[in-house]
Amino acid sequence: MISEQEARERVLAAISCSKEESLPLLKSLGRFAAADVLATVPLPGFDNSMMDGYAVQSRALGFAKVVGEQPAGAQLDLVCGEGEAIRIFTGAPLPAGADAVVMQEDVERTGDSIRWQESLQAGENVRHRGADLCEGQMILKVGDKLTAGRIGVLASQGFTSIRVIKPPRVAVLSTGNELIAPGLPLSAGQIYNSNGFMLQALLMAQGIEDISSSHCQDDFDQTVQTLKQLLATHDVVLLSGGVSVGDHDQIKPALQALGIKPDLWRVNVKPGKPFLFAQHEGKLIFGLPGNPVSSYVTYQIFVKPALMKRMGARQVEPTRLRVVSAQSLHNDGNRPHYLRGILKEGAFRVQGLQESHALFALSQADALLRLEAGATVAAGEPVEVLI
Ligand SMILES: Nc1nc2c(c(=O)[nH]1)N[C@H]1C(S)=C(S)[C@@H](COP(=O)(O)OP(=O)(O)OC[C@H]3O[C@@H](n4cnc5c(N)ncnc54)[C@H](O)[C@@H]3O)O[C@H]1N2
Ligand code: MOO
Repeated sequence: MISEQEARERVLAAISCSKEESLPLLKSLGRFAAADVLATVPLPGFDNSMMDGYAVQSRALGFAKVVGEQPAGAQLDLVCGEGEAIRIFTGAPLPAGADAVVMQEDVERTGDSIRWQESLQAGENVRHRGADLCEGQMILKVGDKLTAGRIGVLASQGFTSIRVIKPPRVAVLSTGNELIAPGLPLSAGQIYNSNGFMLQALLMAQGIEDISSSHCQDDFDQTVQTLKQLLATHDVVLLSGGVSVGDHDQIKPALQALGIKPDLWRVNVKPGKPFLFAQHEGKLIFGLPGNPVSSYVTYQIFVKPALMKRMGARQVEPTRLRVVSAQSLHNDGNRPHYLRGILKEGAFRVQGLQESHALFALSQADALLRLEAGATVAAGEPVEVLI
C-alpha cells in the first residue's frame, strides 16, 4: 500500500490544465484565470471627493465663498481660488485649486458664505487618482479564482469578458446491485444511491457544471460497456463502489478488459483504503470506495486537488486551520485516520459514529482531523484540520 502523500503526488503529477475559453464576466464566477490581467484604468480614476460638502483650499481660515457646484458624473473644469469654495458631492471630480473637502455637516452656510470650525489637512476627504490601483498593475494572476471582488475589479477596468480555464466534463458512475434511485420504493436489501448525489454535489460545489450521473449493476459486461461509453464522452470518470476485493467488485476487472492499468490502487489511509486512480487516452479515472464516508474523504484528499489543478487553480491544496482538540483522541489503527468533527470556537470535537458507512455523522461535520496511526492527542493540544 502506498502512502497518502505519495498517492496525492502521483495523482497531481498526472494532471494537466484543461483548455481555455473566453467567458462573459458573470459567467466566470468560480472559474480560474487563464492569463494575467493588467489594470488599464487607475482606481480612483481621478482625484475626487469622499464626502458631500465643499471643496476648498486647506489653508483657508475657516470661511469661504461658494462660487460653483460640481456634481458627480461630469468634469465641469471649475477652479477653486483663494477664499473660494465649490459645492461638491461624493465621487465628483475635485476642482483645480482645491485640495480638501469639508463635509457639509461641519459647515454653517449663510447665502453664498460658508464657515467651519476645525482646521483642514491637505488631502482631507479627497480620494486620489491611483491610490488603490495604478495603470499596469497586475489585477489577476494565472490561476486566481474569479471571486465577486475580482469580477468587480475587472468590470472597473471596462472588461466584459475574461479568459478562464474550462472545467472538465465529469461522469459519476455508481456501481452496485443494492442501489436504487431516490424516489423509487425500497425493497428489502436495497439502499438508495446516496453517493451519486453526494459526489455530484461535491463537483458542483467545486464549480464543475457539466456532470452526468449513471448507475450500473455489479455485472462485468455492463461495467465494461458503461465505462467505455463514459470514457468516450467525458474527461473524468468518478466511480463509486466496486473497487475493493469482493467477488462482485467489477471495477478492476472491467478496467483490465479495456486495457487500462491503474496507476495506483490501495492507499494507506482511513477511510479510503481501496482508492484507485487510472488514466486512459488523456481521460482520468478515480475509483472511490463505496462506503459513503470513504467516497467523501477520498474526494476531498485526492479528487478535489486533482480537479482544482485541472481547472487551472494555483492553490490546489485544501485550506488547513490550526485549532485545538476539544477532547483527547487516540488512533489505535494502523492507518492515518481522518476523523469527522465540528469546529466550534477554535476547537475540534469528533462528531457521531466514526465508521466509513456513517453518512449521517459525516453530514453533521464541518472539518476533518488527520490522526496518524498510533497517535494520541490530549485535550487542548494544537491540531491542524481541513475545512
Ligand atoms: N475483504 C475485504 N473487504 C473489504 C476491504 C478489504 O480490504 N478486504 N476493504 C473495505 C473497505 S476499507 C472499504 S472502503 C470497502 C470499499 O468497497 P468497494 O469500493 O468495493 O464498495 P462496495 O463493496 O461496492 O460498497 C461498500 C459499501 O458502500 C455501500 N455503497 C456503495 N455504493 C453506494 C452508493 N452509491 N450510495 C450509498 N452507499 C453505497 C455499499 O452498499 C456497501 O455497504 O470495502 C471493504 N471491504
Ligand atoms: O477504507 Mo474503508 O474506507 O476503511 O472503510
